[in-house]
Amino acid sequence: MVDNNFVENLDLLQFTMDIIKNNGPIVHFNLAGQSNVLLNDPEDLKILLSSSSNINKGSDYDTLKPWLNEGLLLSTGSKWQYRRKLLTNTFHMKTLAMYVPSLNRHSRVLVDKLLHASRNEEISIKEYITLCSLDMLCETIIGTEMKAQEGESVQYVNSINSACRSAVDQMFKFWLWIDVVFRMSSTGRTYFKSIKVLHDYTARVIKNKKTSMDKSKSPSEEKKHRKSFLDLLLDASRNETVPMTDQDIREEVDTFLFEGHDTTSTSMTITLILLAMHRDIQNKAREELRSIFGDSDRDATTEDLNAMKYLEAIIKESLRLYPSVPFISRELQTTLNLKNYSIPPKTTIIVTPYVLHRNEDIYPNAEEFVPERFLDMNNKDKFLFGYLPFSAGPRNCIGQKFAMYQMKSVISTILRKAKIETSATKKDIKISAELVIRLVSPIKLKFYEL
Ligand code: HEM
Repeated sequence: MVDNNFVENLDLLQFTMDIIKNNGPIVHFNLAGQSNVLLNDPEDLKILLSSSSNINKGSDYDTLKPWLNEGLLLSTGSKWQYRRKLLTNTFHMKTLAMYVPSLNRHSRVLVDKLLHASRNEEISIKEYITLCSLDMLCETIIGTEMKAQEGESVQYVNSINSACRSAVDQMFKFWLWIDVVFRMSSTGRTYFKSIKVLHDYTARVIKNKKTSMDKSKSPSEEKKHRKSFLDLLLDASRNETVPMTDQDIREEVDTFLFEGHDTTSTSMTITLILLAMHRDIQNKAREELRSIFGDSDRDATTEDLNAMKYLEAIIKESLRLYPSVPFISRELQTTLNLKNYSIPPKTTIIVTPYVLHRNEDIYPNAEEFVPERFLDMNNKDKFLFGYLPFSAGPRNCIGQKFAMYQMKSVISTILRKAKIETSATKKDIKISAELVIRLVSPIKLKFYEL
């Protein structure tokens, strides 16, 4: 009999790591009548993730369906293919460059908040970073000033937090897997109440956007404002033979806001913690920034962000040790022929980047924080399917370039203005697996103005 405490206290990442260590890189197990395979071999992962026929997500994602409906993360088949193409065209490099000034502005607000809050004591930074990330996303994705860092939009922020908590409850408490039980539970009721707030908000923004687009049709007027992802999506949809409905657009916007905010803020939080613990690496990153900006306080341009190679290596190494997305899964539609095994349809394949990224054959001294490994070009091929923070293949993360700009903007702005310290050490970093990974207990940092 599995009891509540066992489930709540189970360290899923360590548990998975131990199973793979003791049984090898392919492990089969049955759970609740479902056949599952843990896969941890880079060559086999290449076969799985490059497949264009096995792109369906596992049933663990079902929890998110009432919230994200059939947005890009959860859709499949021809719907996913069509949307992926449309959204890739909408979210390309030229668009991203347009967003840099807004990233700079929100990063500056964040540094001031961190310096102010940590004047007299070490502080936990996750909430500050999350609010900054939400402000950045809302402005760039939906073209709306959320002002979460200024204490506004409280209802939206609270709803996103409680929807995530309830989704995690359903995912990890097997008695809530029965839909009717979940719907009647208090966590289930909170979930549906929260996603109604989130849906109403997005629907309102889309309606207002459409009305203002209809009013200002002249190109000169359209050019005057910087276009958000939503503006571009509405433009693209108008040119399609069958334009997207408001519901279609809403599910994509909800998906981008959900996928974009917590993944990036978790990664930025952990990277800043690692930098506080490794002062030599922090100083080296600051030297790189000095070589780009000199003593100037000017904003970063897209070219500056592209030039931050050492900072990029730091972020990649932080995502190696602590990949924001703990599990990636696929439910097979066709037989998967791996190097030594054939896996039948209907099996769920589970990939754990956290475990894969600790393979000593690929990453010598895997537990150590060594950004330099990402500067060594000899490692490039080795890392391909052995490095999956953004997954890989046709269903990889569509937002990874945007995420990298966002993270570079925030971290470089902080490093240019402040020195970061902490009394915590590596052993204090304890992670649990939820929708994204979580620090089991917060790690406190202090920021000193330079
Ligand atoms: C550090 C930041 C991020 C990490 C680590 C990350 C990671 C991932 C991973 C692992 C997947 C694949 C999930 C799966 O197959 O189950 C994914 C998919 C996705 N991500 Fe990200 N992500 C990040 C930031 C973002 C941002 C900023 C956005 C958008 C603004 C975004 C939008 C998406 C979308 C829409 C998908 C679904 C793609 C598809 O199925 O075609 N992500 N992400």
